[in-house]
Amino acid sequence: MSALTLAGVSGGYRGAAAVSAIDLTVGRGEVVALVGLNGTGKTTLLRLAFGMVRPTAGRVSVLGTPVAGLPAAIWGRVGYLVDTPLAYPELTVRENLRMALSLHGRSAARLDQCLGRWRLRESAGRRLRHLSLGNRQRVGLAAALAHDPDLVVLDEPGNALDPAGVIILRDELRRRADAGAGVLVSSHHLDEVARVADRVLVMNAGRLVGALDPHGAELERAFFAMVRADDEERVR
Ligand SMILES: Nc1ncnc2c1ncn2[C@@H]1O[C@H](COP(=O)(O)OP(=O)(O)OP(=O)(O)O)[C@@H](O)[C@H]1O
Repeated sequence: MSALTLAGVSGGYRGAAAVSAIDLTVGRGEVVALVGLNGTGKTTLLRLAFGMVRPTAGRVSVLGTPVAGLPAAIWGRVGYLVDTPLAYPELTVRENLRMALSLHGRSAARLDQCLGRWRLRESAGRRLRHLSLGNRQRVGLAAALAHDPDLVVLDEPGNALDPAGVIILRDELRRRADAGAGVLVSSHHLDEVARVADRVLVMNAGRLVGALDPHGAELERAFFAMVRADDEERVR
């Protein structure tokens, strides 16, 4: 059973399809990265996966169950950060993480472990709104992953993180995948995704146009060649 499957999914905004005919499977135990230029539809694809934008065509299943009417028990096995983080500015870091755990039916016993993993112990008592952007992003990611989800979907998770945060993120994604979760992340940073992804999918003009070998040489060159070839194909 896959962690996430999109079959023939299209959708967008105000009747215009921002994303078309997406076939995508994220297996258990793998990290899949979605890369593409600004405005190519990465965020929209992730929104479509969870019904935040309603698909005009196609089917989505999450952990083997159709996403429409997904039972709470399955939602509880999903961790995502797309658009707004599951975090409140007026609460402290500790309170935010305790709430994220409790919303997913987990005890606060792992709160300390979570603060430690994300190196947030020193800021545990501070209100979120007083933290730097990068530390707020750490809290958002920690909240999304605190309950050890079986499906992880993150939009540009490396945004605003410092190099230490990027390393923690990478380790946490790998840890989830090694524990059998499926992980889907969008990113602009090819070198960053190459370090963590098992597969790199390229998006252009609202469609998936190919895959890159994350361990291949000249990833950047291969990426631009793929995008250019697709652009040329489309104007023909
Ligand atoms: N809320 C919205 N309402 C209308 N159009 C939108 C909305 N969000 C995105 N779009 C449009 O949909 C298209 C795809 O945008 P999307 O944000 O999915 O791209 P992206 O690949 O995530 O871009 P970026 O890398 O810049 O974050 C763009 O043309 C964008 O202008």
